[in-house]
Amino acid sequence: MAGFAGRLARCWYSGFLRSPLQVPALGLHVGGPAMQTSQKDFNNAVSQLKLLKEDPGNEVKLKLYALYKQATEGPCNVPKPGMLDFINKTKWDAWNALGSLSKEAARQNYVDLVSKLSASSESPSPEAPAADKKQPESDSLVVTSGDGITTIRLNRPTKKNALTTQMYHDIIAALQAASKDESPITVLTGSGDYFCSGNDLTNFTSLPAGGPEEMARSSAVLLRDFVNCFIDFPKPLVAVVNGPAVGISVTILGLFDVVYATDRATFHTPFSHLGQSPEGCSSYTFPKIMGSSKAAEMLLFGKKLTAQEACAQGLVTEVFPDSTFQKEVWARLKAYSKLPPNAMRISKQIIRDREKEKLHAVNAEESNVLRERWLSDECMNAIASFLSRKSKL
Ligand SMILES: CCCCC/C=C/C(=O)SCCNC(=O)CCNC(=O)[C@H](O)C(C)(C)COP(=O)(O)OP(=O)(O)OC[C@H]1O[C@@H](n2cnc3c(N)ncnc32)[C@H](O)[C@@H]1OP(=O)(O)O
Repeated sequence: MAGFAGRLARCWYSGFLRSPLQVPALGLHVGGPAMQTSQKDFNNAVSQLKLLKEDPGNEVKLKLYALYKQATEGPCNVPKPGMLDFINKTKWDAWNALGSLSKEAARQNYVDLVSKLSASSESPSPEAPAADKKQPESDSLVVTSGDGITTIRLNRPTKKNALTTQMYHDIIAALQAASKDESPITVLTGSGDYFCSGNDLTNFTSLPAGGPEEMARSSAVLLRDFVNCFIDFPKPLVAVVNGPAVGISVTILGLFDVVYATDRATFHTPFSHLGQSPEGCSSYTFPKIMGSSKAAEMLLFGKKLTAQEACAQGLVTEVFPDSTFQKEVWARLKAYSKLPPNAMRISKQIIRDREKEKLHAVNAEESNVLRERWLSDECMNAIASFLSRKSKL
């Protein structure tokens, strides 16, 4: 795993797994023979955890961390980390939530959990779709070309195609390449049941050396560069919305030429819930597309639209039944890709050029406002809450 995604994974692993795996289980007060057995089981479980074939996910790792601390040190006895220290605060919350659970009970729970994980990693669930298992996390973006269409596919189905920092960079590179390639049409779509769940909220957990301010500054630059690519994209750009869309994956739709959606799709911009503010030029495009009060209901109050509602309000071009979505949409796009490419480009240019300057100004302003928002208590609390699994949209 490379780049930011790699750093992030290391950050979570070092946060949640280093203690249970690498710190020797010292300091346990071993009493009678029954407790010695428990101590031995616990040590075995600590070793067994290293052999797991699959990452158990952050929620489980957090549980393991808390139980390990409780089993080895007893009830949480360290000061609560500051609000900006997301990872340590989340870990502290998990440990503290165990209250006065005895060390023995914590050891037992830890052993039970590891043994459950070991059993399930040996016999994979027969219901799990084979395709999910084949998809390595590092292939988070897949770009293919054929039949006159370049397709940029978000490919993190297990995370609902949430956008990592690396993916923003990869999408920018893919759009730049697609703007110069042979295909007359470019498509953005997703793998699995979601189109995209928006910004990966764990992007905010790996603080750079410059602290939260540097994190906010660099994220604002990345956001501006990312959205600029959609503003400037010179060819027909089509979104094939294969499922629910959240956050930035909804706002950028206002910059696409055509948006096709399955009837399973929903469109959700929960910026206020997250202590954030609109991006992707949506503060300008949404009121223009759907009128100011419908836009306000989405952007201020986070109203989630069905595909039909989004179509009625002009954000979506056409909705298809999920059962025939892929077949109908790709057949139509293949036919469109045979139209004269220069005529399509020039028509797009006439439409877009009138707006370009305005869109760039809006993008710059939205990115600056978000830079401030990301440092606000409202935003920090919302992200910490999602990361500690206290809230979901
Ligand atoms: C630098 C540019 C910044 C641009 C600014 C952009 C802003 C935005 O995009 S704001 C929107 C941010 N997105 C969210 O707040 C969505 C958060 N996710 C959810 O609320 C839910 O996951 C869901 C409603 C999208 C799906 O719920 P459900 O069907 O119950 O599935 P799970 O929650 O179990 O999700 C499976 C798996 O995926 C992880 N995940 C999903 N979305 C995100 C995300 N946005 N960020 C990080 N991780 C996400 C989720 O945590 C689960 O992971 P595991 O627990 O490890 O299995």
